[in-house]
Amino acid sequence: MSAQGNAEGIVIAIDGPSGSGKSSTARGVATERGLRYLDTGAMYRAVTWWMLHHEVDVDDAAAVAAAASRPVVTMGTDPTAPTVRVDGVDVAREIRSREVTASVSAVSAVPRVRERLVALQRAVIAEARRGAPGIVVEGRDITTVVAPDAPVKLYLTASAEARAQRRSREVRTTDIAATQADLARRDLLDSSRAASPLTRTEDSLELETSGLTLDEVVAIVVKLVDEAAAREGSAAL
Ligand SMILES: Nc1ncnc2c1ncn2[C@@H]1O[C@H](COP(=O)(O)OP(=O)(O)OP(=O)(O)O)[C@@H](O)[C@H]1O
Ligand SMILES: Nc1ccn([C@H]2C[C@H](O)[C@@H](COP(=O)(O)O)O2)c(=O)n1
Repeated sequence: MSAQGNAEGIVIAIDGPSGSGKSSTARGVATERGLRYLDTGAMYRAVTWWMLHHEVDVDDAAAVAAAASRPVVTMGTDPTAPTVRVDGVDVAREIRSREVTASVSAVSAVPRVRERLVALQRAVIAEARRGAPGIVVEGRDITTVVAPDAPVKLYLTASAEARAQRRSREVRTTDIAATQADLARRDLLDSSRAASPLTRTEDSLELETSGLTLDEVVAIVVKLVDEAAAREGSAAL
């Protein structure tokens, strides 16, 4: 129980383009402040993996919609060891494959998929707010659709070059141009789709991180979280 009695946990909503640092920042902040962590991109990847695994044509929106209620996605929200399971199978590694990455934008553009996952994300958030000081949630529609009333709403960005450099380092490729092209392709699809496109709301704080280290970004966000928690009377951090 917090010093504020029955106060609910805080929600920190983070959106931004691919490779802007959402996952690393969200995990770092959640770890520092004892919050839960939810990677919603991993959920769309998990459903995409399931569709591919069950030979659903991911370019056929009607076929994806018809199968959308079948995969059972379960997320573990410990920021030091997050997990993602589909139908009880740990797919943490599989969802990062080239094949899943190439198809995830098509699957996540299907409204039926989004309805299901947004409902699940809200349930995870509600649970975290009851049982913990709160949760950091990151994705593409967290500030706009999933948790528009969150007291901390951030839009993380970095230049296309910085994002490509970072992602190339992560996946150990020297073909930075190809990485940049892949990020640009996904950003275009994710921000131009009809259903919940990636957009920055007016009340989100934009944090341009190209010239900042990850530790510096985490420190900035932790400060914002502490200020919001004090303002909101949220459960003690
Ligand atoms: N401020 C930073 N400075 C340097 N590297 C960073 C910074 N933030 C993140 N990174 C690195 O950039 C890479 C991409 O970061 P991350 O996966 O967190 O981005 P993301 O926005 O969640 O990407 P995606 O949307 O594709 O999942 C990782 O290797 C991460 O360690
Ligand atoms: N809230 C979300 C989160 C993710 N997506 C889609 C769009 C992304 O290209 C894909 C994978 O996300 P990533 O692992 O790169 O963060 O999932 C979405 O539509 N909404």
